[in-house]
Amino acid sequence: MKEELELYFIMGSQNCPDKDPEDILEHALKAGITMFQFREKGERARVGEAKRQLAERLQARCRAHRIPFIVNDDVDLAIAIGADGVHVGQTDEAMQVVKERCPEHFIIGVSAQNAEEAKKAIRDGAHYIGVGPIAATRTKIDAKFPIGLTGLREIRKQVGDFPIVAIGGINQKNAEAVRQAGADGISFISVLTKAVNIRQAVDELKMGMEKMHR
Ligand SMILES: Cc1ncc(COP(=O)(O)OP(=O)(O)O)c(N)n1
Ligand SMILES: Cc1nc(C(=O)O)sc1CCOP(=O)(O)O
Ligand SMILES: [Mg+2]
Repeated sequence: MKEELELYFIMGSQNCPDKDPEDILEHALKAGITMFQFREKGERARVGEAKRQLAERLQARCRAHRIPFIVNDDVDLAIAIGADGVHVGQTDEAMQVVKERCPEHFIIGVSAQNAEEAKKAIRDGAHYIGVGPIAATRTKIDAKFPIGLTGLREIRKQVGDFPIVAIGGINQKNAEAVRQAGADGISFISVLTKAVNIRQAVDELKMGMEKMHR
């Protein structure tokens, strides 16, 4: 699980209104992302059949590169298209229901902003926790106040060796510090959807992750 979390790219069409999401994902996959989350959500997001069709196109790209395809929030969609997993937050579908409904092999990710939420997610059977926001972000309008590296370190201390991916305001400048503070992986949206050169951006993020000697 930890290897898959290393470079975890998240995207929906609302994150790249002037670009083709399939094209961005293909570049990101070729550059070496290790996991992908389909997060089609917000004002300009696709819904219904258009959302499902986009999900299936992006899923096919991930399959071709043997990269896990995770669906954000929408457990029905994840099950319907045979995704590799789902990611749910504190106010999304309850973990007990998610566990009951999803196939055994599903990867289940849960968001946590503090050690209590993290420990509960682990007790409930999460496979990884998404910890954040680490820094300020403009990508998620309802993001909470950043927990910083201090918040991340505290959660790491409390959850032992459990897989953590950090999220929120992560970029080439802070990736190394985030890794040092205890994240097994980093997840990111705008650093790739807004990148002029996706390969270069992924290379730089990867370098930050590899510098680490914990
Ligand atoms: C890897 C990862 N971590 C956290 C989140 C945030 O989930 P949530 O709090 O449910 O917010 P939304 O993304 O649904 O707006 C995530 N998506 N992925
Ligand atoms: C989807 C999401 N979840 C967050 C959380 O804190 O739970 S922050 C966030 C947005 C991450 O986008 P960017 O990499 O552009 O900052
Ligand atoms: Mg959610």
